[in-house]
Amino acid sequence: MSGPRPARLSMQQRPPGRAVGGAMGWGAALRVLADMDGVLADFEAGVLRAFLARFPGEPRAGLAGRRGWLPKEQHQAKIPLCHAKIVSVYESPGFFLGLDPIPGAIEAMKEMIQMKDTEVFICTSPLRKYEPCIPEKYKWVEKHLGPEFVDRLILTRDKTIVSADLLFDDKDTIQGVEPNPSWEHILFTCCHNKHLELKPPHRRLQSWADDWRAILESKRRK
Ligand SMILES: Cc1cn([C@H]2C[C@H](OP(=O)(O)O)[C@@H](CO)O2)c(=O)[nH]c1=O
Ligand SMILES: [Mg+2]
Repeated sequence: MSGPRPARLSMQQRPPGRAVGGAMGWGAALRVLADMDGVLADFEAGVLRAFLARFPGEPRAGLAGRRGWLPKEQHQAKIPLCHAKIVSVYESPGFFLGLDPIPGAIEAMKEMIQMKDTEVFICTSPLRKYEPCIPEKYKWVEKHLGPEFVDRLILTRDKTIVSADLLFDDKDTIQGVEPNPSWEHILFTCCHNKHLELKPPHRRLQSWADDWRAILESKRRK
């Protein structure tokens, strides 16, 4: 995140029906965005698994050796002809729906949505080739998290225009039309970003076993 965080709407400015009171008084609820691929759904393991099943014996970069967000770039750097095959894997029907949940993600989301004065949304970018990606993302959320979260699914190619306090996302650089997004980006550790050294004040969540609750609390105090 660069620059100061713009103020969110005060309770008085908010439309009726969004009021939160209770222990926090008439402050705004904490709004949390959780990215989907790499945070809730295991995209990287899914790519590798489907690639091996479809192209057995084909050379590829294993998860331990991954660097950089785009698997197609990494694998392509090693094996020039790999690119189209990787893309064909994640554009295939069933790929997004078949992804395994990241360990602890479902439990964390179900706990978070029950937290007092907390609004939780899933914020995910669809592929440019949006079918079957988009319907499968909805189905994945319904299957693993239930209908309550289907109502909380935001699909956008530009996450910078979504207003929130926190965004847990595995992509190291999130850019869009808004130069100063309202959220603090918490980098969710994934095989492709684990080697990056974050400079303060940038923060990481190592996994869902890490202290995500403390990160939420740290924002409430601000
Ligand atoms: C192409 C590609 C997509 N994705 C994910 C990110 C987006 O979902 P999300 O915003 O939920 O992380 C989605 C569309 O690009 O697929 C990767 O994680 N790695 C990739 O290399
Ligand atoms: Mg992601």
